[in-house]
Amino acid sequence: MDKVLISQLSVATVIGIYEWEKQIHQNLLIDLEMAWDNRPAADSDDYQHALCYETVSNRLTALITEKPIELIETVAERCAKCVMDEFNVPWVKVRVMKPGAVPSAAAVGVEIERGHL
Ligand SMILES: Nc1nc2c(c(=O)[nH]1)N=C([C@H](O)[C@@H](O)CO)CN2
Repeated sequence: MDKVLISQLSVATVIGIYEWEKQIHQNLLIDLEMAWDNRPAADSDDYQHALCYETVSNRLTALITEKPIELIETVAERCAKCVMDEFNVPWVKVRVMKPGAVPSAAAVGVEIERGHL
């Protein structure tokens, strides 16, 4: 299975369940693995056939920052739905990490897989 990858997409946004968290921006780090047949793009060397990681990154950043969110689970689910619905990705793995949320941990996070191969 071919994939297009995005690693540690950094998104500053209003995220969290506590009142103080709703007053600040915090950084999320997002990893995506998106199933995609890369052969048509490689064979033709034509961007039209590629799943553009830049376009996906910009779209997900806009989606996540458009309004406050409480749970990182919600972020992961919205990212997965977006890449499947808007970019025709048949399967996606999304990991959302929240560095600094637990001071004694480097980061905490969630990971989901959606769709079928
Ligand atoms: N499973 C989750 N647990 C927690 C979340 C979350 O989004 N998913 N969020 C918080 C708080 O917002 C926390 O990050 C504040 O430090 C607590 N647990």
